[in-house]
Amino acid sequence: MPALSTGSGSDPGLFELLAALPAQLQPHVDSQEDLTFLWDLFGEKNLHSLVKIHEKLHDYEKQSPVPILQGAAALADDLAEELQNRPLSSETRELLKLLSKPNVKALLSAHDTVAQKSYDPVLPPMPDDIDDEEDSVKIIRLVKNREPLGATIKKDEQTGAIVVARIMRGGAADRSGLIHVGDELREVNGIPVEDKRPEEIIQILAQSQGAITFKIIPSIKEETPAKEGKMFLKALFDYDPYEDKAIPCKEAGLSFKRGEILQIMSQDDATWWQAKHEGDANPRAGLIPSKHFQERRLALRRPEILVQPLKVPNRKSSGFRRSFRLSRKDKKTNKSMYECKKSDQYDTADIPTYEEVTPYRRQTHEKYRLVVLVGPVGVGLNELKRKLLISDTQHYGVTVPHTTRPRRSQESDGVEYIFISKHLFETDVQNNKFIEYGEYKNNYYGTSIDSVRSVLAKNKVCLLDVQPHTVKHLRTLEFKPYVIFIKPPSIERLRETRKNAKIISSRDDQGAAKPFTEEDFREMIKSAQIMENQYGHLFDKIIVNDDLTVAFNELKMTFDKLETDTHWVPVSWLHS
Ligand SMILES: Nc1ncnc2c1ncn2[C@@H]1O[C@H](COP(=O)(O)OP(=O)(O)OP(=O)(O)O)[C@@H](O)[C@H]1O
Repeated sequence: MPALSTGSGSDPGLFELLAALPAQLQPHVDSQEDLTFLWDLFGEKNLHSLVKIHEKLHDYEKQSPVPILQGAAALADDLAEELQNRPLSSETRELLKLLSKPNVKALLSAHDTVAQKSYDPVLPPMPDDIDDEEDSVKIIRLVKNREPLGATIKKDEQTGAIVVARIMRGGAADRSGLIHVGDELREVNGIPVEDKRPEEIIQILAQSQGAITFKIIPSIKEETPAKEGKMFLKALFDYDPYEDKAIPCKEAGLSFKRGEILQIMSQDDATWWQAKHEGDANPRAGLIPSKHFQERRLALRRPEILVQPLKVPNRKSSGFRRSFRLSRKDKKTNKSMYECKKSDQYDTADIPTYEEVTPYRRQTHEKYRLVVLVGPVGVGLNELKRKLLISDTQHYGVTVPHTTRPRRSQESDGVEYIFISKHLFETDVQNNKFIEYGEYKNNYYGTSIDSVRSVLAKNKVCLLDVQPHTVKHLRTLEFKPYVIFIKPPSIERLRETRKNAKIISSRDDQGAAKPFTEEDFREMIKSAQIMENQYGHLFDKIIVNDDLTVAFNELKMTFDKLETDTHWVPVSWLHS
């Protein structure tokens, strides 16, 4: 259908256009009656006038006129007064008559209102004789669609009154701006609620559709202006409100998965915060347990975690990596003991709840982020690392480990190893210079923090594989580590893909490579599960090493994105 607006106020074609419309619509109209109606409608003079007015206004709007003055009515009054005191000519009389007409006065007043942009209605003044004791009742009408109201209620312990306990940020009640925390609820849709339990009232609300009328006594408490919405937290645990016995209202809860980013909308309540998923267009927030509350109940639920130090991995029992893979250039260096610092033990601060994060994108002049690879023994960390190194030797680098064993004739200091004395090694251990260290056949081996720095200083991406509990020590502003967990596929896929692969047997003191056994596969899967349960909150990315080429491509893509995309990192890395 052609548009009615012709763009020019006095377009002679307009009437023709309106007149032509019924004929154009004829093929779509079945009955003669309807057609006659259309003829009458489009031939109607008033319609033509309306369209003309619309066009005129449209043209006028395009000129964006601005008012010259905001007090035209007062000016007209002043003028009338001035004129009264002058000799009255016929023109003056006519002007005075015009200015005194109610419709002209109303027009000038409307002009002033628009010019001053003061559209709010003027409320009558408050009466002087208000009884302080009398409750001022507010009647609120909200039109409710399918979305929940976004408010929770409770019974005041002392007064027994039903009061609004919290307003969910961005929810229907919040957006209305009419209901506030502390407001006392008297009636819902004319039903008194004083003698009702909160659950019964929720039932009434849930069943109401369309307009709901509330009678409330507003709370006198001033609400503090909201400054929320600026804080982002990374969830370090999975949460399902329907499985949470403590949440005051399951429907109001927000479920989330470990690793997801939450935008915190309110921390007014010490136990239940309000949050939404980052980037979610829906403005309504949901309830999540506060950090403090979650920490407390996790501590109560898992006391064993707090008292038991993390066991030093023993391949036989847990399947954790036996070696910490220093240099595979020397296959015989298969260090059988793994040492960890006292601080590696699990401490109370480690209860994973939330971590405050902020977006970060690496600038071209900045050093590359340290890439930390973790995974169970034999999963293929070295294979993937090797492929990456070969793919671009200029771009990727690995650390050179320290050792106290004597240098062999074919080795050069600083290439296979950095050779140092036992005494110096022990001093360095004391001074926390090692990320990891171990002992094998009376010799120490270790990866120093400085060896990571030296790779990064060459403007290379440093690939480091460590025991998962070491990761937390690396999470610093300096290294901004990106942690990738390499996970084994199912046991069936392991059997298929590792048919011809070999692993350096932990049971063989000679460190000879042998085909994988069923036990190796089972241990690999079991230790991957333990790692994921215990350290999953530290992983930025999980890659399943099923088909080697697929896993390698995924790894490569992750690296490319890491260098160019924005990622969420702990705030402390940027603001400390
Ligand atoms: N996706 C894969 N498909 C088939 N074989 C694989 C795959 N990934 C790794 N392998 C093979 O599995 C064996 C063990 O891999 P690799 O040495 O990289 O494991 P690792 O995790 O570094 O082990 P370790 O803990 O003993 O250092 C190697 O022979 C390797 O080629």
